[in-house]
Amino acid sequence: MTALGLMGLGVMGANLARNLADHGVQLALYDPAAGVAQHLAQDLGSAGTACATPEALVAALAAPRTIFLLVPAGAATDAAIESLLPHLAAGDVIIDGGNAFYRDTARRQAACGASGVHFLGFGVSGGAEGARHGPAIMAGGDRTVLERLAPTFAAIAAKAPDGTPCFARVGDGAAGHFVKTVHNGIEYAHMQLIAEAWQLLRRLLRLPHEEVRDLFARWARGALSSFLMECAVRALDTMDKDGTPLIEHIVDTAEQKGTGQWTANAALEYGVAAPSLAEAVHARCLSALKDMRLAMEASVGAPTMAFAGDVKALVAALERALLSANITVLAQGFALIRAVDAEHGWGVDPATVARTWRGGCIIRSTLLEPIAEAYAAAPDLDNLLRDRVLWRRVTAGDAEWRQVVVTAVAHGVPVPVFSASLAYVDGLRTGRLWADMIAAQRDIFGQHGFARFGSPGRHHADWATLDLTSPAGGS
Ligand SMILES: NC(=O)C1=CN([C@@H]2O[C@H](COP(=O)(O)OP(=O)(O)OC[C@H]3O[C@@H](n4cnc5c(N)ncnc54)[C@H](OP(=O)(O)O)[C@@H]3O)[C@@H](O)[C@H]2O)C=CC1
Ligand SMILES: O=C(CO)[C@H](O)[C@H](O)COP(=O)(O)O
Repeated sequence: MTALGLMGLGVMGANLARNLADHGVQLALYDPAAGVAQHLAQDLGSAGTACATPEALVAALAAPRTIFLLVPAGAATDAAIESLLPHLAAGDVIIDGGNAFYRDTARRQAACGASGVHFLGFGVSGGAEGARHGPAIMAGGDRTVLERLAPTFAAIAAKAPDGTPCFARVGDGAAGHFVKTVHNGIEYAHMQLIAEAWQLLRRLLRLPHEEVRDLFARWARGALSSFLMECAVRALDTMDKDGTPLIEHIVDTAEQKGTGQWTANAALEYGVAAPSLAEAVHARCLSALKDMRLAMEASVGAPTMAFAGDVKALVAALERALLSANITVLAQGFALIRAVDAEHGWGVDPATVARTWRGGCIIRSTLLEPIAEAYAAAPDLDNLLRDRVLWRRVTAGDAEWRQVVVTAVAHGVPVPVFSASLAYVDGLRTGRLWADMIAAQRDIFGQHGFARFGSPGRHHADWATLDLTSPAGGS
């Protein structure tokens, strides 16, 4: 196996180092914090060598060198690259394993390329546990370089249920980091759906904690089986020191580091409808307004939340609705990947992405297998909801999904991702939407023109005038 330099030995770097060492990779280690590299090297025994400076890290490796960065995205990544570049030679490789913004990756590829240094962007998912025992890795960049490195990374990656490593070159250029960004956008929406279900079960239906815990555990073993569902069960299983559920002590504000927002920004920039992914970001922003929410509730009151309907029926509906909404979120994520890939020409194969997400990553679930099959059978599929198998699974819970959204809205419980996802599906399956009225208004106030059935080209109308001061309010 190739010897590797690891730079940035925090949560991800240290755990990946242990994983790599387990697979026989000799490591040179560097971290700016005093003692961190030495401490880890001691733990790794003969597999790790601590280096005091970036220059020493480079010197510890044989050419062509490969250095894997696990540092915070943004300025820290630029600083790490700048500290390495003067010591590297043509043919060396820098891999950025952080959650980088894909345009930064493209810029860094160009800058490193000027010195003949290859720069690869790896989307790494799985958190601390994944890094230690098997992450999913979405690699982007030069095919030849990646072919050389693939055995090492395939060895440390998670294995899908069929034993395939969850490591793949997903495309050229910045494809790896873009695919990871969308992975995180999907992660936000799937997490939000679970949180909305939790809110309905616990705070609308007022089910006891243990009952919700058992329900989530049952869901986690069935069609909703996913890593995030398992996380939710773990969250409900954990008690505080006083024996009460820890979740009841956690402040209801969700932080975010930016990848969800990048996903929503990309959807807006490229004109891709991804309302569930955007709403999940908005939901976190709204959650952060804790003081304002408390003040508003104190002054105007929270919506009434008493539920007098059939609890059992709503619980069953929620399970079906979660499955339908989860698939819809994935459909939006894949549509976004396809659209942005088409612009950049990275050559992303959606089936490969789906296969890579089957294990190790945060959004791994049993849904990825049928998605991979759908794209393998029809690589040009323009939307996953057009696959018959997936469409049947989405619409099997159609009535239940509506019941969940209607009930939530009627009781004043916000379910932004359940409702945005349903509106997306309803919009997609409606041949004639409301946009005729938008087109008319645009032409009236801005002479922007409109398309007309049966008559090609742009049209303008001699719109009616209006006198709202007249009793009839007409023209
Ligand atoms: N944590 C997670 O679950 C996941 C994180 N990621 C991504 O992986 C990357 C690393 O994350 P994580 O391990 O959690 O972050 P941590 O903050 O735990 O670790 C980052 C490490 O990088 C070091 N560092 C900072 N600047 C430099 C530099 N110029 N040169 C070398 N090392 C430097 C830091 O040192 P110091 O503390 O002294 O500044 C720190 O030890 C991030 O981009 C993150 O978004 C991806 C998937 C999952
Ligand atoms: O990349 C990840 C998982 O895939 C990281 O855990 C990331 O930090 C999650 O995003 P955020 O902090 O914004 O919730």
